[in-house]
Amino acid sequence: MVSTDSALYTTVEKPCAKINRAYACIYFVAILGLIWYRITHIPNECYLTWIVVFGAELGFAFCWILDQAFRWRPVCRETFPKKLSDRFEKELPSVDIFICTADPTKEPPLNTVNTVLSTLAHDYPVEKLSCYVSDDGGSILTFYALFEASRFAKFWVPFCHKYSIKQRCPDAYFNDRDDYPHKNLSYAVECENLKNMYEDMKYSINSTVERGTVPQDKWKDHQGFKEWSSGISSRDHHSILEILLEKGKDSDVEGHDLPSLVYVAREKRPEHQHNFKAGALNVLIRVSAVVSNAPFILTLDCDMYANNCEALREAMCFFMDPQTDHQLGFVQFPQRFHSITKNDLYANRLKRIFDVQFQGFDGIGGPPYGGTGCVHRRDVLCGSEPQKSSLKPSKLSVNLIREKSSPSEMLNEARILAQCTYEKNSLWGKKVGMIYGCAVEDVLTGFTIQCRGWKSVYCAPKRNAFQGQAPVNLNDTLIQHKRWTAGLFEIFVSKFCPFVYGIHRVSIAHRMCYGLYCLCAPSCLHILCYGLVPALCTLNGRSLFPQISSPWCLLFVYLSVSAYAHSVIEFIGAGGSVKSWWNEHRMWVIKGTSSYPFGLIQVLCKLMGISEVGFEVTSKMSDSEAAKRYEAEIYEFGVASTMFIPPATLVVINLIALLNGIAQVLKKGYPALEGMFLQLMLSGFIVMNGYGILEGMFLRRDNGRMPMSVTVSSLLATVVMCFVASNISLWHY
Ligand SMILES: O=c1ccn([C@@H]2O[C@H](COP(=O)(O)OP(=O)(O)O[C@H]3O[C@H](CO)[C@@H](O)[C@H](O)[C@H]3O)[C@@H](O)[C@H]2O)c(=O)[nH]1
Ligand SMILES: [Mn+2]
Repeated sequence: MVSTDSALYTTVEKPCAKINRAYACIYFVAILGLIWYRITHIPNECYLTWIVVFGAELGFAFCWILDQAFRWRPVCRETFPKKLSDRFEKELPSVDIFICTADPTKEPPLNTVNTVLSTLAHDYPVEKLSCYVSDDGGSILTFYALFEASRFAKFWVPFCHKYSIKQRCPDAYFNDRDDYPHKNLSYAVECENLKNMYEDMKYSINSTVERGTVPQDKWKDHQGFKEWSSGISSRDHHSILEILLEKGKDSDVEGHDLPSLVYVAREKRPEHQHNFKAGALNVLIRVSAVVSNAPFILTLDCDMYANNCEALREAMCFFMDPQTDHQLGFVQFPQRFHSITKNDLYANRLKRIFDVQFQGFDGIGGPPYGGTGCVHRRDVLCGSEPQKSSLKPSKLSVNLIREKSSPSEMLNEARILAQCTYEKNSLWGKKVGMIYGCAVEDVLTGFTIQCRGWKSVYCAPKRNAFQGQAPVNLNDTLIQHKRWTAGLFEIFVSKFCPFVYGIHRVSIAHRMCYGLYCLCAPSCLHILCYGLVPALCTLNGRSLFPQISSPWCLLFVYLSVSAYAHSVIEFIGAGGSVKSWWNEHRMWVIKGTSSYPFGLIQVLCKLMGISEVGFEVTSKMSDSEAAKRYEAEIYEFGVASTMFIPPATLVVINLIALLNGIAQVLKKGYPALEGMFLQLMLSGFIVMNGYGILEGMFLRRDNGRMPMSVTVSSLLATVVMCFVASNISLWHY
C-alpha cells in the first residue's frame, strides 16, 4: 500500500486474496484427484462417453486454473478529488469526449442527447472540454436532436454549475426526486422552468423521431440540415461535420463559455469496410486532433450518461498523481446500468466482471478497455509507447495538426479525415487507433496497448461514474453475449492471442485473465458435453460417475459443492444477493449453451471464409407489456430465435432423464440409485436452472412465452438425440 499526504489515490490489496490462494491450493489437489480417478477408472466399453466426459472435466479444470489469476491479487483504489482541485485546479488537462451512436431506431436520439448534456455539464473547467458525437447512422434525426440539445445546453450547463447539481443528466435529474434539493426560491423557479424546457425538447425530439423527418421550417435554424437535402442513406453518404457549439463563440445564457459540441457522420460507401465502432472512433481521434487535440480522451456509448459529475476528476487523480509512473495509459470505470431488475434477471449487471474480475485485473497489470467509460491518453490511442508520452497534446503519429488554420479550413481538413479512403495503406486499425477485425474492438485495443508496455487502472467511485442501459430481454442479451464471445474468440485465433502475444510486456497472470475471457466461446463444448452426455447415459442405463458407496463419490460432491459455495460467497462479498447469484448461474447455463456455441460457430465460419462476424447493435427500446414482465422478473422469449433452441433442448432432455431415473428408482429401489445418483443430481440441477425455460415452453400463455416454433424444434431435437443415443452402436466404442 502506497499512501502519503500528497497522494491523490491509494491502492489496497483486498484481504480475500490470501484466503483465495489457500483455497485454490486445496481445490487444485481435488482436481488432481479427479484426474487420477478418471485415469484409473477407464471402462471396458463406452470409451467414447468416457473420453467426452473426461475431456469436458479437463476443460472445466483448465478454465478454473485461468480463473485463479483473477483471484490472485485483487485490489481496491480510493481517490481524493479534493486534493486534486486544491493542488492542480489550474493545471487540469483538456479532455475530448467521444460519444458513439449508430442507429436512431435502436438507440433513441433522446438518450444520446442526455448523454451529451451530462458531459457538457460535467464538473470540469468548460474551456477544457470538447464533445464529439459520431453518428454511424448518418441520421438527420440524430443531428436534429443534438441541435436541440445544443440550445438546451445553454440553460442546463450554467444551472448545474450554479447550484452544484450532482446528477447532470437531465432525464435522470428530473426523474429522481431524491436529488431535488429544496434550495432557495430562485432555484425553485429556475428548476421548474428548466423542467418545462426539457419536456418541450423531449417532445420535439421524440415526435420528430416518430415522424421520421425534420420539418422544413426547422432547417433554417442551422445550416447543417442542408447536408441531408440530397436524401442520403445511412450506408452511403459523404462525410458530415457540423459544429453545434463552438468554444469561444457560443456562450450560455449567463455569458460563460460552453464546451464545444461537434457532430460527425463519417463518410460511408457500400464498397468500403467501415469497421463498425472501431472505425467510428478512429475518425473521431483524427477529427478531434485538428479541432481541439486534447491530451486525454473519454470514450462513451450513446446510452452511457455521466452519473457522477466528478468522474473526469476521479480519472485525473491517477494521471496527475506525482507518484504515478508514466506508464499509465488509461483509466477504466465500471459499466453500471440503470435498467436492471431487483434480482438482475438476465445477469446484465455484469457484477462478477465489474466487482470481482476487474479488481483482479487491476492488481496484476490493469483492467481491459471496456469500450465505454474509459479515459485514455491520446498518445496511447495513437500507437505510442510509454516513454515518449507527456501531459502535453500530441503531435505524434497522427501528423495532422496544422497550427492556426481558420475554422473553415479546419473543418474542411477534418472532413477529409472522415473520408473512407483516408485510412487506405495506413497503420490505422492495425497499429494506430482502435484495432480492426474484431467484434470487441475495445478489449483487443486495450490488450495491444498493454502489450506496448502501458498500464491501466480500474476506478470504481462510490457514486457510479457512468450509467448505461443493459438489454432488457433474453434475446437481446443472448445476441450481445454472442457478439462478445465471438469477438473475444476472434482475438484468441488471431495473432493477438493472449497466450502468445505480448509475452515480454504482460505478466503470465494477466494473460491468463485475458485467456479466460477469450475462451468463453469454446467453453461451450464442455458445458454442452456435461449437460447432455450424462443425461443421455441415464436414459440408456449407463453410469459415468462413481457409485454412492464409493469414496470417490465424495470427491465429486466436494468439487461441485465447494466451487459453488466459493462462488456464492464471492458474489455476496461483492455486494450481490443469493437470488441474483442464482439468476447469474441460470444465465450462465443459457448463455453457455446458446450465445457461446453460436459465437463459436460464427468465428469458425469466419476462419473458413464463409462469413464475417458483424456488430449487431443492441436495442435500447422495449414495449410496455414486456416491460411489466421484465419488472416481474419473468423471462421474455417472445421472438422465435434459434438461439433458444439449444438451451431448451438441453433442459427437456435432462427433464426426461430425471423422470426416467426417478421411475427406475421407484421400480427397482436402491440398486438403481447406487450408480445413477450423481447423474440424477446433475440432471435435477440442470432442470432447476432451466425451470424458467420449461415454464415458457409449456406453462405460460402470455406474449412473452416461448414461440411454438421454437418449442417444436427443441422437442424434435430432443427426440432425434435420444433416438440416436439409444440406437447407434455408440456404447460399444
Ligand atoms: O457500427 C457501429 C456499431 C456500434 N456503434 C456504437 O457502439 C456502441 C456499443 O454498441 P451496443 O450495441 O450498445 O453494444 P454493447 O454490447 O452494449 O457494447 C459493449 O460492447 C462493445 C463491444 O462489443 C463495446 O464497444 C461497448 O463499449 C460496450 O459497451 C454504441 O454506442 C453504438 O452506437 C457504432 O458506433 N458503430
Ligand atoms: Mn450498449
